[in-house]
Amino acid sequence: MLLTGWLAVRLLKKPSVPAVEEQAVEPTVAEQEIIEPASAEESASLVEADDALQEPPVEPVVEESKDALIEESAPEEVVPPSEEIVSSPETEVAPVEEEVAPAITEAPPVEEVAAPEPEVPVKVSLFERMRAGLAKTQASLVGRIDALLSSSQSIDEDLMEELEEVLVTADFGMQTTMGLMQSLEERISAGEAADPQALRGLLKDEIRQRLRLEAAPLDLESSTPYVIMVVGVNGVGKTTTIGKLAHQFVSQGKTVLLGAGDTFRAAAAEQLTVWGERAGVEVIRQESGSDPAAVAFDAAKAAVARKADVLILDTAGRLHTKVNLMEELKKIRRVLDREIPGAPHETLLVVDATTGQNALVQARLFQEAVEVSGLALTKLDGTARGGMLVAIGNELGLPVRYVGIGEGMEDLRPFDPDLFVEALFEQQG
Ligand SMILES: Nc1nc2c(ncn2[C@@H]2O[C@H](COP(=O)(O)OP(=O)(O)OP(=O)(O)O)[C@@H](O)[C@H]2O)c(=O)[nH]1
Repeated sequence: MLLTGWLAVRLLKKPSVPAVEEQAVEPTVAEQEIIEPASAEESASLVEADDALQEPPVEPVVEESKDALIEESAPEEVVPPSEEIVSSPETEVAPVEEEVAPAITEAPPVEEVAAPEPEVPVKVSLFERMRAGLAKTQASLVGRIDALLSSSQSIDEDLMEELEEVLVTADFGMQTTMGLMQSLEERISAGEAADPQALRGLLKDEIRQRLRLEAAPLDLESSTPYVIMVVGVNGVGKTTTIGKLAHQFVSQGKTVLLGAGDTFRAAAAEQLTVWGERAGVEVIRQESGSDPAAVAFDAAKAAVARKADVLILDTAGRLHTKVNLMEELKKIRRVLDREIPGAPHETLLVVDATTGQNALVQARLFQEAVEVSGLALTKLDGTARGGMLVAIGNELGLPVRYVGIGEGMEDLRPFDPDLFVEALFEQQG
């Protein structure tokens, strides 16, 4: 048995992710005020009618344990300190204030709107684009694997342990690494790898197989309008992803509408509008602070009236820290479903690949709060830990719909496992 002590020790040391407790929340006065007429009377009254259907309220709880969990694993990028950090003594002694105060783990809101850089159209093949986006992961993962295999004389315990370590440090995660190692061992035992070099092909094949299970493109034709609700923590690239998606769908000849459902942060709707203009699509928005469910209602009505093919709805990004905002998201879903039966057809969770395993933790929390149906993994170009792409879909059982490999309009790609693996394992010339 090649999978030995090292892995067993790593497994024992693996930090457990606390289960998220089922918690409900009593709508605060502030929340109820937000729900009141936002702009159009019709939308507000219909949205209010929805509130009446909600379950009886119970005590609100701020989920500090989750926040602590999220903060434990810091992203590679340095986030400036926020004045709204949960550990501030004021926050702890004044939970009521905290209820209406914004958020906890994100960087301070940036009010000025950074207009996207105009993109110089350069014809680059998909493969080249993907390869460039994966350069860091390739160097750290495949570069190390190649060095390891070429310096090994035979397939032995040491080699397998080192291989395992490379996978873990590239953020494949313990569960996925263990699965990969087990499959490799079975194939070695079956005589499929005579020497260390042959392991490269086997590993590539195993990764590809796992990624194929995770790939499932959106079926936009399954409904008109097809509604995509986009969720995720602030700063992960939600707005950028929505802009890129809009651009992509428009270039496929689709009519697209955007809904500015992040009414919490003043600049969010502005930022979305900039992307909307850039992609040439209309943005449905209301004033800052209005009820996001009312925006969802307006956007759904507009999408039906304009016979749009796709409606993409942005949402606020603090859902993992605030139970009331999770409730808000559920309410948006109900409103969408009432206006367009079956909507949202996709609840797309955007996660930032540079946050490594923290992205996995975030995804689990969102998954427990709302019915996430797919993932968009951004900033793969900014990390050497691209193995988490394999881990996240594998461990969550969620399909990876899109990968972000840069800041340009074209740098969000529908996830193609074959292209991904080929680009990753491309031999350096
Ligand atoms: N390198 C790289 N940067 C990206 C990618 N996707 C998004 N970004 C950048 O990430 C930053 C944050 O993106 P936003 O779209 O503003 O993030 P958000 O989640 O909408 O954040 P809020 O607007 O604060 O809610 C921006 O500077 C984007 O250009 C990607 O795939 N690669």
